[in-house]
Amino acid sequence: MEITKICCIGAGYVGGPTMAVIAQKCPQIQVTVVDLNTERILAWNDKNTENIPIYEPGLSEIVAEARGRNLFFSTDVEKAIDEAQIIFISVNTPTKTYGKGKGMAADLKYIELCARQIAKVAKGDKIVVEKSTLPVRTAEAIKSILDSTGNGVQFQILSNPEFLAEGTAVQDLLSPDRILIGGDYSVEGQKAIKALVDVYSNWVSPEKILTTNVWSSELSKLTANAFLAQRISSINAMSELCEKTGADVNEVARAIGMDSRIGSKFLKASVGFGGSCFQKDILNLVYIAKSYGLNEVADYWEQVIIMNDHQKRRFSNNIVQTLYNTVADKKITFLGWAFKKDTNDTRESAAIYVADDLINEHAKIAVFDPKVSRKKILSDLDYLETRTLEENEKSIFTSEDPYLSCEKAHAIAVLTEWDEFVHYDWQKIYDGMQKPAFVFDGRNILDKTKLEAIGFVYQAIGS
Ligand SMILES: NC(=O)C1=CN([C@@H]2O[C@H](COP(=O)(O)OP(=O)(O)OC[C@H]3O[C@@H](n4cnc5c(N)ncnc54)[C@H](O)[C@@H]3O)[C@@H](O)[C@H]2O)C=CC1
Ligand SMILES: O=C(O)[C@H]1O[C@H](OP(=O)(O)OP(=O)(O)OC[C@H]2O[C@@H](n3ccc(=O)[nH]c3=O)[C@H](O)[C@@H]2O)[C@H](O)[C@@H](O)[C@@H]1O
Repeated sequence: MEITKICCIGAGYVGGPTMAVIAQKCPQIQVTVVDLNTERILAWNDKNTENIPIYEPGLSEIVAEARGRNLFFSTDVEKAIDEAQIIFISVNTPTKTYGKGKGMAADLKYIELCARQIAKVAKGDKIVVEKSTLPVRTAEAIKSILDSTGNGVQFQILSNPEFLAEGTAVQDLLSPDRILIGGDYSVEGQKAIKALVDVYSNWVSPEKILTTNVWSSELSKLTANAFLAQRISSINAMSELCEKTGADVNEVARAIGMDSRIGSKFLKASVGFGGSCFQKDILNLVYIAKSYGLNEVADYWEQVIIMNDHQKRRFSNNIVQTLYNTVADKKITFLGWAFKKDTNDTRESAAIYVADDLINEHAKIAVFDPKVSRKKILSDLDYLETRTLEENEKSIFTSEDPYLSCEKAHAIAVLTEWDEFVHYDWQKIYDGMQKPAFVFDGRNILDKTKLEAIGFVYQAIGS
């Protein structure tokens, strides 16, 4: 089957970049990305591609090249579904905030809505691709909804999870470690798998395209995120032990990372992992394990989250303790609010939780992040519902100028590893601060020797 039209439901951090790269690499395919969020679609269509709603290095150039040629952003969901041969579902699958499985299970209401809309609109056979991260066996539910239309349309459901990381999304999409496609073993299923393999083959080499059954594919995505997050919690657990024993976690990470069986990536101790997915996907895994009565499996993975929460809290407690057990009315400057560098995404960022703890202690928080707005910072804090928006507004100060943000601060806390922080004029920052001037480096990016020579009291994670 020759694919000429693709549609993607959900123009978010995954749908937008993924489809932009498919459109760039497959000029013969028309790619339409649709979303209910009019504001988001307007931003994707902004004349100036620097204003697209998602900041990712290299993305605006790709959008500039393909948009209007074979890449389109629209709110007309039905038309796009009707025309497409392949429909990617790339909507959000957050943790449930109500009812059964509250705080653990994935909320599949957006997925179900998509399935129902496809069922309603489709007049011809379609391949429906799960791009969102989903609990194992969700494809079964989607298939059941689609097959109940009774209008004779044939649907094939594929699982094609996305492994891109934010901040490196374009690079990850252009040269992925692997593309995973799960499908049915039937003849029709195999045909559908081949159609999707052919799309990726436009730029990904065949040995990197892995095909499996649907359930393996769905579960592999949750497993990959669980393993990655588990490495961070493991090294963070060691960071606390390092602080007590005089060992240095960076040295320990280097030493173990040189063992080729362990590998050196994802061993960077930090204030704790954030991002929209690690916590949500592990909670989902824990919920699935519990629902099968596998309590030891559930407890094992839950510990990754418990350790991460501990690491965030430990960081804020340490700031309070070091500042003579009180931060009331003290100015603490946060360098960074995003959950990692090179993204404007702040979902589940450690900064939110550390700020919340410190505001509880009546601290005044000045935040500088090169890509995050005051509005976003306040809405992140507001989401926690710890206090009113007005109270948060009185505790959060923002400025476009990092030096101004640091002026008269009692302490600086590095929450995101933006490269520019390393290159600041730290002497100038020191001169403008209250003394003693403290730096709490939650990302271990600054030069301890240099900062101590200037006069800072410098504390890193795990040393
Ligand atoms: N953010 C990331 O780096 C990664 C995310 N994922 C997974 O991809 C999925 C999407 O994540 P993000 O792109 O980050 O979410 P997002 O929240 O940025 O985007 C989802 C979009 O879907 C839209 N939407 C929801 N229901 C809709 C409907 N019925 N019709 C049309 N549009 C609808 C929303 O308005 C939103 O713009 C999630 O399952 C996530 O776990 C997977 C890999 C990486
Ligand atoms: O499913 C998803 O959403 C994605 O989740 C992660 O990607 P992402 O969350 O964008 O970013 P990561 O680079 O994994 O970082 C996650 C968090 O862990 C932290 N981290 C990462 C690595 C490390 O060594 N130490 C550490 O503290 C980061 O600062 C960040 O807060 C995975 O890396 C992707 O493969 C996956 O597709």
